[in-house]
Amino acid sequence: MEKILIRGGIPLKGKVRVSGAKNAAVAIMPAAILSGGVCTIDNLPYINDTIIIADILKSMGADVEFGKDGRAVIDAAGIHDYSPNPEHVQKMRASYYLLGALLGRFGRAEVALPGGCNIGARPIDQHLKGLTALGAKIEVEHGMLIGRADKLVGTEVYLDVVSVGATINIMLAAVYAEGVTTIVNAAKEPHVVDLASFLNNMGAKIKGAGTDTIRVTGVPRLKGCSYSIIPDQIEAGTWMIAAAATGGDVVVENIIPVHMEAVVAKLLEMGVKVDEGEDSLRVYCVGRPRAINIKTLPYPGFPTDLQQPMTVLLSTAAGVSVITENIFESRYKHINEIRRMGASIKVEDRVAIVEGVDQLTAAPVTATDLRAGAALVVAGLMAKGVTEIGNVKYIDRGYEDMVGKLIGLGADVKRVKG
Ligand SMILES: CC(=O)N[C@H]1[C@@H](OP(=O)(O)OP(=O)(O)OC[C@H]2O[C@@H](n3ccc(=O)[nH]c3=O)[C@H](O)[C@@H]2O)O[C@H](CO)[C@@H](O)[C@@H]1O
Ligand SMILES: C=C(OP(=O)(O)O)C(=O)O
Repeated sequence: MEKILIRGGIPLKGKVRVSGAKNAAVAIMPAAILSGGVCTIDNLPYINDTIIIADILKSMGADVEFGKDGRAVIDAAGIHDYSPNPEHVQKMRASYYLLGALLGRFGRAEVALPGGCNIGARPIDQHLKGLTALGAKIEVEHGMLIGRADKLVGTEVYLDVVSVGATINIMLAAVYAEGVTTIVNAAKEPHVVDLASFLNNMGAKIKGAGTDTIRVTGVPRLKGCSYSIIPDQIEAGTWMIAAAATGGDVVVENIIPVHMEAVVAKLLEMGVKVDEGEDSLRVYCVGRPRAINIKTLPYPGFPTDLQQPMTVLLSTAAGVSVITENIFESRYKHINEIRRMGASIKVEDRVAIVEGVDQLTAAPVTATDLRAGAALVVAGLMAKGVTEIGNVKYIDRGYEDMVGKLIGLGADVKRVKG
């Protein structure tokens, strides 16, 4: 098992290019199953989650070329297997999109219940409610979701909770359903919009993505297309937070500034400076950031995926910050680790009260999930001494070349065999 070693205390300086969005990529790659032609997808991050999806699609009979250049060419014509290997499927959350896509195209799917970050119970009742409303029958047997649909017919689906995954899964199944599917109380995240754009490029008729009501009018077939996915809002936010946390000066390139509004607003509130370019943001810091309060919310609110690195930044801000994690009930596992580095944080249920200390000090710590891993990298960059981060497999799930990009910004960091 590899580890990341970081000697902290060096302000990050320079430019960093953000990769394509993981959470768009992991929806768009399975969506290619719905196409009758060849899909060429660019700006894909070459990370463990996308590599696993490419392998799953191949094992089901698709022809897939995917490499470090960020391009995948997917021809799903040859898919003959509706039952992807459970071992692969359980390695990630987004494998549940195979259910919607396979039901949409073939009316059959046998997909293991998903894995993904252990940050709460993460039920999938809203996915099942939506797919069932469209006409699918789904049973859970021995840890597998067994789905059948003789015919899918559009209907209105009201989501009881705003769910990215359920919104995407219902869209995937609805593109071939007869008539109109309306998703009410839909998620508005940039990756939901990106998936809708990809499907529309293939000939789907989806309106309203990015609002809370999405309408999908079923079509008889989808063609192949060429598509470039959006930059990763969460990776961008991680670099912005790391720049502020180290008192650095970083230009974060290849971003869509409107996706970053919540993060920019909170950094400005802390006294961090942010200059906006056309597709970049410069983040720099003069003096110690001030404590602030954060509440995570569905987009356009502050993203839960950045709560963990933001907690680390606030651990040395001047004053007391209050963080409320509204999306996932167990997304504070990183706090035990940063307490080992001297952070002073009390957690009561979904609220973390962070009393800013002068400085973190290095310690051996372990990533418990993907964004906990990113948070510990930020902590290591801030801390006095050499921080050793274990379980880097979580970071590899979602960040492309994290260590290379850090070195490019002047950090003293390396990966070593554990
Ligand atoms: C692969 C991917 O895109 N992952 C993202 C996706 O996860 P994911 O799609 O799992 O998150 P959801 O938006 O579905 O979850 C939001 C909330 O709804 C609850 N819920 C969800 C579905 C359901 O059927 N029933 C239910 O109760 C969840 O437990 C959670 O409390 O959105 C999250 C919220 O922005 C992000 O943190 C994850 O990075
Ligand atoms: C929670 C995340 O991933 P997943 O939903 O794939 O577990 C994440 O990207 O922060």
